[in-house]
Amino acid sequence: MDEKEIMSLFKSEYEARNILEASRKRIDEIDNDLVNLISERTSLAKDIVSAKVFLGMEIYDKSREDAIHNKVNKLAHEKNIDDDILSDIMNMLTILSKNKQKEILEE
Ligand SMILES: C=C(O[C@@H]1C=C(C(=O)O)C=C[C@H]1O)C(=O)O
Repeated sequence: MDEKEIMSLFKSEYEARNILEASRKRIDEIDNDLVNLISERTSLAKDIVSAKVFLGMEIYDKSREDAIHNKVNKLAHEKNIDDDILSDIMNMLTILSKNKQKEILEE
C-alpha cells in the first residue's frame, strides 16, 4: 500500500484516531484471551506429567513437538503468518509446559 492509498482510507483525523483506539481495544481483549489460553494450556501439565510417569515416559517428547510444529507450519501458511515467528511462539509454549511438568515432579 502506498501513502496515497493509505491517506484515502480516512475522511478525517478524528476517524483515524477512532480506528486506532478501537483496534487497540480489540488487541487488549485478544491479549487477555491469549493469556487465559496459555494458562489453560500450561495447566494441563499436571495430568500430562502424571500420565507420563505412570507410562515411564520422558517429559520431552520430540515426535509430539515435531507434529505440533508441522501442524502450526501449515496453519501459518494458510493464515499468511511468518512461520519462523509462529514456530518460536510454539517453542515458548512447550517450554512453559515442560518447566511446569518439571516443577510438579520436584514438589
Ligand atoms: C505437553 C507435553 O510435554 C512436552 C511439551 C509439549 C507441548 O507443550 O506441546 C509437547 C511435547 C513434550 O515435549 C506432551 O508430551 O504432550
